[in-house]
Amino acid sequence: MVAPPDNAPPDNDVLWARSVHYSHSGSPGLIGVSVGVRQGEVLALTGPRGSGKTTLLRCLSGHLVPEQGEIWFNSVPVHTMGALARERLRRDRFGWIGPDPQLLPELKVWENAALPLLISGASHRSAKAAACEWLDRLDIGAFARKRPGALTRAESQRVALARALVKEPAVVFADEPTAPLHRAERALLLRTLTTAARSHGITVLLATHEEEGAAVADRRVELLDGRPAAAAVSGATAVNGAGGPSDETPEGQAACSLSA
Ligand SMILES: Nc1ncnc2c1ncn2[C@@H]1O[C@H](COP(=O)(O)OP(=O)(O)OP(=O)(O)O)[C@@H](O)[C@H]1O
Repeated sequence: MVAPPDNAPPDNDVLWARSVHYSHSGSPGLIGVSVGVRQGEVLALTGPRGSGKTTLLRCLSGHLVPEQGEIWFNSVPVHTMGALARERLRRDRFGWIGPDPQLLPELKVWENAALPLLISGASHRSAKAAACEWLDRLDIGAFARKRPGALTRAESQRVALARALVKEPAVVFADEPTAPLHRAERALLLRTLTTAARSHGITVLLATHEEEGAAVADRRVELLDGRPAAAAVSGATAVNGAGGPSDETPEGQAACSLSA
């Protein structure tokens, strides 16, 4: 049997990044960040505003190409992919929800939720069925035929969540999805997101600067000024056994750690 190369990512990390550097027009956004995420894990990326959470999500999801470092998805290198291949990867395997629902006002709620399927060429009937199923699961099925203008902010954000989940992606990237919501709504959206993801084996990367966001995660990693601040396993909620995700990378680092 041929041994894997020393620099190969661990088999059981759905996403794996090593020594990622990214700068925005010369000002550093990420400075040598490494992270591994297990399949089905809910990982919170925490840190104050401007610490690099969004930049890391955008690198991991293939929106941005790191200037240095590696990004792997299911053992496939993302950092060497061309723009079209990254776009296809995002469309086919990833979902995204940000702080703003960004619903199209002229479409009905179910059409907004079904958009990723419709764009991928799914039939109208199957896209509608899948979208309505997700809207029902997220307790907003009653709004399916309404326009986004008739919805509250919290309801709109649930539609955005349905849109992120409708293709049952491998990974959902959630960038401060509760930012526009009140406290009770925030807790509900986070619970909805994590319950839906766990029941479908979907990995979630949740960028948040709120403690309640980090509390629903299996594990959190913290950024500060674009660098890793700390890594922590949150209590007893680790999904992959008592110690949580803990495989060793070839360098002997814990695969779940965030390190420079
Ligand atoms: N498009 C951009 N152009 C220039 N600088 C940027 C850009 N996007 C982010 N930055 C800078 O990069 C750093 C990291 O920003 P990033 O948005 O990734 O942090 P964040 O932790 O997600 O913050 P927030 O919680 O405010 O979204 C910050 O200093 C920010 O000002």
